[in-house]
Amino acid sequence: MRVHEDGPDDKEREAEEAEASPDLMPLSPPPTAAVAGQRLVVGYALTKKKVKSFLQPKLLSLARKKSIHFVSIDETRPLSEQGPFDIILHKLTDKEWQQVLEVVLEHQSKNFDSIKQRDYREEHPEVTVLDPPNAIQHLHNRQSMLQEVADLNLSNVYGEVCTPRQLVIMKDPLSIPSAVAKAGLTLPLVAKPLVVDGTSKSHELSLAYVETSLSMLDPPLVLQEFVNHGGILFKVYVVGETIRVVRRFSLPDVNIYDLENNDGIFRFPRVSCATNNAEDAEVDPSIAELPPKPLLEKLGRELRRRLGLRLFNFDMIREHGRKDRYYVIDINYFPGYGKMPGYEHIFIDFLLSLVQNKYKRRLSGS
Ligand SMILES: O=P(O)(O)O[C@@H]1[C@@H](OP(=O)(O)O)[C@H](OP(=O)(O)O)[C@H](O)[C@H](OP(=O)(O)O)[C@H]1OP(=O)(O)O
Ligand SMILES: Nc1ncnc2c1ncn2[C@@H]1O[C@H](COP(=O)(O)OP(=O)(O)O)[C@@H](O)[C@H]1O
Ligand SMILES: [Mg+2]
Ligand SMILES: [Mg+2]
Repeated sequence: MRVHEDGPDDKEREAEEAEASPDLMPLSPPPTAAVAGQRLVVGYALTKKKVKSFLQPKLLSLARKKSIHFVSIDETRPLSEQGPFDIILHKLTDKEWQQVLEVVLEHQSKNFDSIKQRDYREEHPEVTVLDPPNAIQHLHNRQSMLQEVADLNLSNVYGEVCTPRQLVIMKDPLSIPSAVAKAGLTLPLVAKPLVVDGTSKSHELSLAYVETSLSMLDPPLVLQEFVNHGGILFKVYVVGETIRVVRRFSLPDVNIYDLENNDGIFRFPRVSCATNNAEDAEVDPSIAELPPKPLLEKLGRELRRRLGLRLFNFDMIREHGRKDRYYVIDINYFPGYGKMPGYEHIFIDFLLSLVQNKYKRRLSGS
């Protein structure tokens, strides 16, 4: 896993592009679809918002140069009548679409035990589905999404990675104060809707300062201990084996004064949005310092393997005053890559590496 902290030098990348053009072929060409002797067709099933933020002109132009074609999938028509696709990129939550993909994956995992399946495989040779619907589903629940981080128990010379202590409340808001006391959670608590389903409502969070205010919350939700972190969070993007980290503004620390002077619930909409980039802001260096590369590499690699996902990001905070204690508080499938510096090159290289690996496997007969 490679961590990039700085954006790529565009001029340098353009020079590389020029080098890869047919008139001036370098001796060791970078991975291209041509290596596998085919053009690469990437079908996508994404929301309009995602198409706009992800399929930006620079990505499309770079893709064209590498013989990669992005084709919109019509989810209302059978997949077998479209494509064929080499890769399917998707982030749709409806059941019908998930079933379509499950059928594709099921056919791929089975032996050729019927003519129908063989025909299907011949029509759809080795389509790579990014990523399996059941693995994505795991991130739609704020309790299950952090389980792998907790199980990982990552602690080494570079630091310790934990999850905040949390409690799930399914119903009955009146029972929350006693449930919190019983679980021994310390206030303030962040209340997050249990299910993340792509709606803005699932990003409406609240901060509860005192126990009595807890019964004003609206289950089902996750109650998570608030961790002071100096108001900066680290967004760690994963694209296959590559990871990149950026800083974002976050919620400010809560102090004793806040705790004594707030008796209600403080509700806030989505915090982590495009407008709160903290890369250029003047921040205390001890707060702004990025987490150590080897720690991010280990965490990214382990999460990728354990979650069975190749396209995701996670939000990480460092406990204020503790140089080496980190908390993962959120994991998102196919996030806003358009906000990740240099995502175009990273993404195209990733798509090409998928084909190259497939090609190598085909050559070795495995
Ligand atoms: O809209 P964007 O580009 O800000 O991306 C959202 C993500 O923002 P980020 O890239 O982490 O800053 C956003 O991340 P956060 O949850 O805000 O940390 C989610 O991934 C969101 O998807 P969903 O609503 O949970 O399905 C993402 O929304 P979709 O684009 O997938 O609808
Ligand atoms: N346990 C926590 N401690 C401190 N701040 C938190 C905690 N959980 C969330 N936050 C703040 O709330 C924001 C949104 O929470 P998050 O879990 O990332 O939800 P979303 O999926 O809506 O982004 C975070 O980016 C961070 O600023
Ligand atoms: Mg988040
Ligand atoms: Mg999220």
